Amino acid sequence: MSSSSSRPRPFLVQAPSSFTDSTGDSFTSLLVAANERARQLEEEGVLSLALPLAGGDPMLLLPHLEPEDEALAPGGDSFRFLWDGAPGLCIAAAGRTNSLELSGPRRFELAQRFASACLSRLATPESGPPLARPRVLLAFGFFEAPLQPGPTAIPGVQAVLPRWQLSRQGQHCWLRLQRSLGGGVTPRQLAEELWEQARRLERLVQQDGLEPRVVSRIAIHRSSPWRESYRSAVERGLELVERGELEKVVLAVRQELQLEAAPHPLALLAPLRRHQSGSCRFLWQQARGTALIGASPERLLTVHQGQLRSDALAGTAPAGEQAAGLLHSCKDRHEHELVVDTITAVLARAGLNPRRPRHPRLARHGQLVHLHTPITAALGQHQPLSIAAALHPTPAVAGLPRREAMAWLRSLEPFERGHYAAPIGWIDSAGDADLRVAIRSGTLRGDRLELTAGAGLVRGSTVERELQEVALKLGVLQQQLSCATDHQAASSRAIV
Ligand SMILES: C=C(O[C@H]1C=CC=C(C(=O)O)[C@@H]1O)C(=O)O
Repeated sequence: MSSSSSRPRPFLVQAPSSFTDSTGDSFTSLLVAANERARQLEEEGVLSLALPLAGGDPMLLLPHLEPEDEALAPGGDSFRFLWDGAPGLCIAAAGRTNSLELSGPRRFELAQRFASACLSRLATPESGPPLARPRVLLAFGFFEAPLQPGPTAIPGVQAVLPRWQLSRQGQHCWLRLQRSLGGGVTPRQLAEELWEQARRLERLVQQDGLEPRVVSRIAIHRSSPWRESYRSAVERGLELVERGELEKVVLAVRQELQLEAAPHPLALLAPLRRHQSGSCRFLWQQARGTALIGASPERLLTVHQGQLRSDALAGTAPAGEQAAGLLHSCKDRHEHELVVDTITAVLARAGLNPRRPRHPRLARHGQLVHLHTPITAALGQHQPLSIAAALHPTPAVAGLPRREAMAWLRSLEPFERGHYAAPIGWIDSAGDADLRVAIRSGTLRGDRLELTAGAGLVRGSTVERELQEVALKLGVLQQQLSCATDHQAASSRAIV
């Protein structure tokens, strides 16, 4: 594609063949392309238009994609998504054009079908730069269905084709709008809406009117006790391991924090970009006031140009001198190898040819260090979500044998896992995908924050060490989310 200017051209599903850079001509081209594409669509199809933006940070622009007052208006949509892999890909999305929500054993297959159907009707995979491709956003539940139905129950899967998608990688930034045509919505309206939004966001960026959300320490008024109930669950889990009933089980704990005020979820996420730079930060918000947030160090799978990568991550130590000891700890190496072997076996059973380095490396994520082995394979003809279905949950978050371990989780953990340790991510129109494991995460419900963390038990684990590991993980989460107990908050204010 040749261009007289270094600014990327606006593109639709098929970019117009001639294009100049002046503002008027750009809009005209957008409109021509919108009309052309609309003619090819079925009557009530979804039109997907995209434009390059001069710049902008998706994390800062997310609240401006669909201003909150509009989201709350009748017919408004409060869906919000953030995927912050900076310095890699960042995506902000708002509103739903198509969505799917279901539970049951076929959830991965049906989510794949939904994504393929939505995306194939929008665009040919070759069109536009990869960064700008339309994506279906996905959040799974840990279990295929919640135990108790109810308004806060997390279904087996939620999949969303968003109305607005803003994506950025390096210096390149694209804004996409997708809406159903018909019912009075015309291609011209869409082109105008996208054009105006792009100019509005650019003005916001240029006027420097975007501030990172202020992150002052948020005091914790109360935190729920967890140690005693976790101790007895771990004792029970270790008995199962010692008896040989389970080879591994990853038991989690949930801590509920009552905060001094209801923070904005982005205010909690912003510091994680600094503290957890090697992770992928995420937000999944279905309704105002409730949001899943986290910084995942663990990739269930990434598919990029037909190459698949999955991360085995298990074995934990605090950053510092102890960390190197992980490589020599038989218990941690065993705990880790079970994950590597299982992922490798699952991929091989699916007919792939997985490769892995012989020895794990150390991966530092904030104050925690883990044993890490990347596993890669060519994806072949497989669909990303069929492989995800086979991989989830790995023994890094459930246990072995998988089915028995999962049954024990339901009886030993006195809470619903919901999104904790489940896949979250996206799939795009070319079949690239990224699904992270939603650990190092929490759910914000107004002024209550529920944190969940777990640790793997294998033969050789001790109750005290597992309690310490989980306390460390919870403490790091609190610290990174800028939460402090009243006592800590008072002293940090005094220092300021
Ligand atoms: C299940 C969690 O971590 C997993 C990932 C890395 C290390 C782990 C461990 O050492 O137990 C866990 O397998 C969690 O943090 O909630």
